Amino acid sequence: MKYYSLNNKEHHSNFENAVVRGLAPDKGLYFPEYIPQLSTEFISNLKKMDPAEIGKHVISPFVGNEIPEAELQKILEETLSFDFPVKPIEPDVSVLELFHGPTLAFKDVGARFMAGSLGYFIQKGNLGKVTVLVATSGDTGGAVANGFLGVDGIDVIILYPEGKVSDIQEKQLTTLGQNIQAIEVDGTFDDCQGMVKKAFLDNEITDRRQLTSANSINLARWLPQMFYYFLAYRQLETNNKIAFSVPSGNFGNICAGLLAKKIGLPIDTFVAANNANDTITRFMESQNYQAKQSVQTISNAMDVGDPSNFVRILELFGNHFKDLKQHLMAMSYTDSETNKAIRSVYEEHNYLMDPHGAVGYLGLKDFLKINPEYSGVFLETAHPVKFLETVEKASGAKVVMPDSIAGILNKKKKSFQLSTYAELKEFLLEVD
Ligand SMILES: N[C@@H](CCOP(=O)(O)O)C(=O)O
Repeated sequence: MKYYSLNNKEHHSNFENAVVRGLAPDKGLYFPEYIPQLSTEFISNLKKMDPAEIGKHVISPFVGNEIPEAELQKILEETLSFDFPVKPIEPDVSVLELFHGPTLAFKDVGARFMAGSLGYFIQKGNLGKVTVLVATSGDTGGAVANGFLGVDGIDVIILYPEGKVSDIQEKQLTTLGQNIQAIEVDGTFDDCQGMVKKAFLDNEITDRRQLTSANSINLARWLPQMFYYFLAYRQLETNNKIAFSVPSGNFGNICAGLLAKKIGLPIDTFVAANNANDTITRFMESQNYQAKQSVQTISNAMDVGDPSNFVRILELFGNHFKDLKQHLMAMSYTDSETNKAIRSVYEEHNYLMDPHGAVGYLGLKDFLKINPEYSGVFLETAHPVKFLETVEKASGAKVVMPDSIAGILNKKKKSFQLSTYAELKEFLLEVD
């Protein structure tokens, strides 16, 4: 498989180079040259296979022979070593829990897969030290910190918006030490993401450091997110058409779901469930893409005003809006609607959703109102404990603290603070 840059289709790369670089030299996102097709036999055998085996079938056409089979198997076993249960909530409404990994958020899958792949490429190619530069609005940071902790040859620098992530999210990305450094930016997630992308184009920095990204702009973070949909699909018992409602911020997860559909998974429709950061909801109504500065909400991991992966979604549909509209619906919800949903689902079904899952639930319910012939799954992308105060206040319930989190609560936060790109540049040039 080769990949091209979405800014210049003449620029091609193999998987390894795309993962090691993160972005194409022209700042474009990498996109596969063709969409592989899985056999119907594979789809009908999903129930019989273990997660790593499924992962191998799904990812192999994208990796080709660039990672040897035994190594890929090992990476996938480590990546998919926890559960991905689908639980019924109401008739035709189920939840896919993606928070059973080490940092209690769906990002663990991509972060672990990328850490394994990049670690392999560095070792094999004797590449020297690589700096992973990553922006987070909440969950990516913790997952990347955990996934890359202690990986040889890799330094990780995480930028996050000051005061705009939850306490537990902040602890997860600021307390590990070793090869992980956190930078608090006086700004929004979009500012952090903008700085990261700018650093990639800054020769003074790239002459000194070999940079890559661990956001879903990196293929090794984006592609493994397809696994969730295969692992969920095999648990569904329905003859109805299927819709997935995906809480969406940077649109990497839903883009991977749409790719899973394109390579052969029989899912009919996707709902992009957004909070007040409604750039894509507005686009789907007007066909006019107008990014706007993100606003702070209780579902902070989705506080993204200019979602990086949407260009990949457009490319998947050949930039044909009509076609895209048949498979993707977008909706936005306020914090007050989100809080109400947390409360009502808890009271009526004794199920505790986090604010992101609640936005996904709302999107699915609205979709089913106009499409009653479907069965739907919404993604619970993070454990409610990561938003302890919000969830307890909205639901009136007590959230049970998982042991894995209790351990980091008393650890001391360590971060650098900055507000401009010039300061980040100075940091990258000086700190080793
Ligand atoms: N929701 C994200 C924002 C970055 O998304 P990514 O998938 O591109 O890493 C977060 O939690 O940081």
